[in-house]
Amino acid sequence: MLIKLGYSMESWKNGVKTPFFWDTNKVPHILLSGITGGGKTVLAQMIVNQLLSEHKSISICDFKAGGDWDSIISNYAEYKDCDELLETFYNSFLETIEQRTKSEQYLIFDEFSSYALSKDNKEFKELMAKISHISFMGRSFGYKLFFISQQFNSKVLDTAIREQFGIKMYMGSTISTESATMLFPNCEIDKSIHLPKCCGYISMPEKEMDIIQIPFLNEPEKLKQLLIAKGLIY
Ligand SMILES: Nc1ncnc2c1ncn2[C@@H]1O[C@H](COP(=O)(O)OP(=O)(O)OP(=O)(O)O)[C@@H](O)[C@H]1O
Repeated sequence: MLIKLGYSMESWKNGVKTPFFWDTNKVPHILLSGITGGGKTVLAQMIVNQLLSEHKSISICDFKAGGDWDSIISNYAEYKDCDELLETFYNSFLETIEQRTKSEQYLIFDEFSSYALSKDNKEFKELMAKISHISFMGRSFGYKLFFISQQFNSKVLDTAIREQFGIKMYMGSTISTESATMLFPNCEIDKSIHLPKCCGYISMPEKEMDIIQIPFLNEPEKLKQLLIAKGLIY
């Protein structure tokens, strides 16, 4: 499926509006990071809106239980209940592998880093084994991961797993050196450039890192209502 993520900021300025697409068949996994208030949730909801329009099978985990994702679909869990939903998603993945079939399934996980860091050593290793398994083999079996967090440092996702996430985004202007190194290694970010609201950085396979601009919504709170309405007929 082709999902519109936003537009090249440069092209928008020039009135051409070149879109960035997430081609989920080619790039199964995506990381969305950024500062508080940078627009991660609004962008993630725009993405989920497109998935719901196409009746894709999705599961949503929201570790912070902030009310951004509840009441939309039944495959939803928050805080500690994320364990069970993740387990269900993983078991379905294992079954698909066993049957050597393909099934298009999306796991949207908000505040993944806080969730991972809430685990003790043993649980953390088990969690990483599952995430690693899905991230490496998900492409062949249709399983896609869309992880959202303010930060993805090396403690949370090691380099090998992070590299499986073909699209990496950072919403907001102020990016720490650590985040820049983790998400955009080998790219120079000029931190003296202040990005306007609704903008951020994006890296995609075989493309230079670029600046992305998300459409500004006059009433962003209505987007969740739209998701709830679409979720009802899901
Ligand atoms: N594209 C947009 N159009 C209109 N308003 C936006 C947009 N993006 C962000 N905003 C505004 O900024 C606020 C913060 O955005 P959002 O909740 O998406 O940030 P966030 O990165 O998820 O923050 P946090 O990490 O604190 O959850 C929103 O409530 C909304 O009012």
